[in-house]
Amino acid sequence: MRLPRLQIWSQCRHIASKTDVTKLRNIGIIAHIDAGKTTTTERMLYFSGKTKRIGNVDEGDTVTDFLPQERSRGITIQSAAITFNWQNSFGINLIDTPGHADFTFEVIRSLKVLDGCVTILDAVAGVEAQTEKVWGQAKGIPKICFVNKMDRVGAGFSRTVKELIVKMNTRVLLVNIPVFSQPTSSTEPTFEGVLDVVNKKILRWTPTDVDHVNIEDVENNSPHWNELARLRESLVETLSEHDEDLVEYFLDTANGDYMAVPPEQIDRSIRKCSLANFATPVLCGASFRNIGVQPLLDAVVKYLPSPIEARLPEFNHNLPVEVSNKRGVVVNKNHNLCVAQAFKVITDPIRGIMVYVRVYAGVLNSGFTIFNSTTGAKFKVGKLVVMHANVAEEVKQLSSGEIGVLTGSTVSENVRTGDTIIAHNMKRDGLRSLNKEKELSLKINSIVTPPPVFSAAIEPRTLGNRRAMEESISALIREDPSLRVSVDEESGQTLLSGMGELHLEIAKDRLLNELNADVEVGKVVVSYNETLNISSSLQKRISEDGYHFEICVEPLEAATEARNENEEWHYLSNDDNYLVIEKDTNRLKDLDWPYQIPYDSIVNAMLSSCLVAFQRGGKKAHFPLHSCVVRVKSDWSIPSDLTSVTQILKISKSMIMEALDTIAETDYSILEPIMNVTLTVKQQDMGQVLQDLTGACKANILSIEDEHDVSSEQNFDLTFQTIAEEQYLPSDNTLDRANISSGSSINKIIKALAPVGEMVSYTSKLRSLTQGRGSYHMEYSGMEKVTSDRITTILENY
Ligand SMILES: Nc1nc2c(ncn2[C@@H]2O[C@H](COP(=O)(O)OP(=O)(O)OP(=O)(O)O)[C@@H](O)[C@H]2O)c(=O)[nH]1
Repeated sequence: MRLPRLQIWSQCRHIASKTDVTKLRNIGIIAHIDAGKTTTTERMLYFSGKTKRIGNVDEGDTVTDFLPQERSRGITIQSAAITFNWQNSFGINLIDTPGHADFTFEVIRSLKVLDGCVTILDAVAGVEAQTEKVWGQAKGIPKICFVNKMDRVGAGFSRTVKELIVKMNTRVLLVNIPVFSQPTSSTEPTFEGVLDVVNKKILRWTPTDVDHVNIEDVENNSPHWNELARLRESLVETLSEHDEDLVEYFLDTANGDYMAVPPEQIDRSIRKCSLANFATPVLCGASFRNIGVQPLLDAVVKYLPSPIEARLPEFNHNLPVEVSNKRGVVVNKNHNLCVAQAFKVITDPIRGIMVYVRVYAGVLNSGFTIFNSTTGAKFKVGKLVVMHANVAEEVKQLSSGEIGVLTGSTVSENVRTGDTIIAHNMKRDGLRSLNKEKELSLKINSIVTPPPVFSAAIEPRTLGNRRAMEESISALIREDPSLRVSVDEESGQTLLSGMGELHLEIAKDRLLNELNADVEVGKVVVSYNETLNISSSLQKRISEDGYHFEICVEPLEAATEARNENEEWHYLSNDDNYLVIEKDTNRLKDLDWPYQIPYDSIVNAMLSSCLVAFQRGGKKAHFPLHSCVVRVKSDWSIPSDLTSVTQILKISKSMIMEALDTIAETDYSILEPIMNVTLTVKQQDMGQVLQDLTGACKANILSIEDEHDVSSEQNFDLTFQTIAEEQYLPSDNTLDRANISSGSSINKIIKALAPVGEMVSYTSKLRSLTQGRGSYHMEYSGMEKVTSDRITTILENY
């Protein structure tokens, strides 16, 4: 049977489900690097009719990896959002996320606005380190798993599913399992399709015609009947643990016959279990061979939530939230209130700054005045577009649940990643009709950026180029807030910091080749920090205007231990610094605040002072301060005629600096980033690798395990070990072949903690230690004080 591709590109207009939010799916594709996310996305676009030809990662011509750096390196660097239709009635907004740990921030910000995820697993590698990480980050979001690369020798569907259960602590619902061709005396079995457990069918794809799928019913005389019966029994039993309706149907209508439960009933039940995060539907395929992608798309619309079934973001106010099929999400019972969040900013060479937003409630209209409740900026929005990777389609409005893009000159200075946007649904300039205290100050909790671990100095080639350099760096940071820039006050040197070597390498590439900045970029060095061992002495001040307050600076540890409910903690930056305000019990309630300067503005001024003072750095080597707290006490007797926030900023900044100066150099410590490293190496290379890790890399080895051995899984939950043992799984025949042909060359997984400074250029080191057979993955674990014997070496090399 030739499966129809649903529409062709030119007909494929913006979301099919304009009026029906229940037919909308906002999903992300997440996984470890190289699992096949982009390859799968490319097939989804083709089979949905969105594209006319299939692009390939290895040829650098996929739709979603459109940056030159992505195409040349064959990896995803930034999340790409694309909109397409499925089954003629469902609209899918899909975000293909990067797998490399250096781009974790891209994944985090995408997950903020997604309602469901497709997790791609490599059937040979199993559940890999970054998959575990992103799975954790996607906690609470319903997920489907796709066991990809079933065509590869060594693929193990059941082994991978078992790992999934134990490592992710989830029950599984096997929607389909792999089907192989019958081996002959001269041919090995090859992966050719799937056994659809729900619909009791076998689907076989035709290698020579990607659109052609052979579909046959599994009858009770079929060789697959017994297998299907066991799988159905297992599926219905798992579903029954959560779904009372299914139990009732199974006993009363199906008369206890697992094969008699109709597919619609099972689908409904899988959806229920998936939305409740009770279990994960699992499918398989080989995207590269175009196998299994259409059933995966069916599963996306059948088993993942619509925006009104998805979890809602956390708001700063506790307002009533209602959902309806017609209006989507309604906040504060106000049908005219639109609430959206910006989650990504890009600079397009033709369209300029583009801000991706997810509309949670109401309708966002082009040309309307909107309010950024995070920054207080009010501005008129330009055109709204929906993106099809790098192709834009203009739309008049974006409704509750939709993802789209704000364009126009006003957005560049007024919206950043993470900001909340408020608008009136109906009136072009209707902000004044919204409630000031509750609606206009409504904020969705922002996206926290992880700390940078590497930096590189950037210098303009000529002095006259400094301004252009600064503009290029701001453009880069606007797009990627996980990059940071700082200027050393003494030397005037500009430092660009990022999440890893690759992250900075890509930033440098973009700076030089995309933004044409005429700059020189220095070598990549570790982003060290400093912290305090003791608290500063107390600074007391009464300003010229009579504003009185006290300040001291403390190590975070001490402040956390002494924390009490009369303190207001404000998170300052990804360096784990805080501003703590001791609340005067007599302080007037916000609503009765009698002063001209609002309380929030005072706090913001103080936050800015803290940032500047902490960035100036410690006394050991001027590294920025980390894990520090500025504690403020005030009687809030502000002169009623005081209107200047700048005055407050100036005083608080000088007081924090003075407080820091009271601490002796010996009471500052240097902190270094420590990385969680996971290595996959062959048994024969393990000795050399371990020697290097514990010697040159100063690593602390946490565990050594056989790959795919889940029995020693560190965080294992006994319940899920038992579930994994009891789960019916078919035998892995390609795995058997792989074991026979490759003997006993089992991979070992080494987990270790290592200072990032010792892991610089580790990719090439590991390549030479293992003759290219090893791989590793590393992510930020935390900051640690540097031991005194290493301080001299660090300072010498810096
Ligand atoms: N044999 C086989 N190879 C595949 C399959 N799917 C993907 N690949 C290959 O795996 C490699 C990685 O594929 P990608 O689609 O770039 O993987 P990714 O997860 O998007 O990678 P990042 O975004 O960089 O993390 C490419 O060489 C693909 O051709 C498959 O089903 N079978």
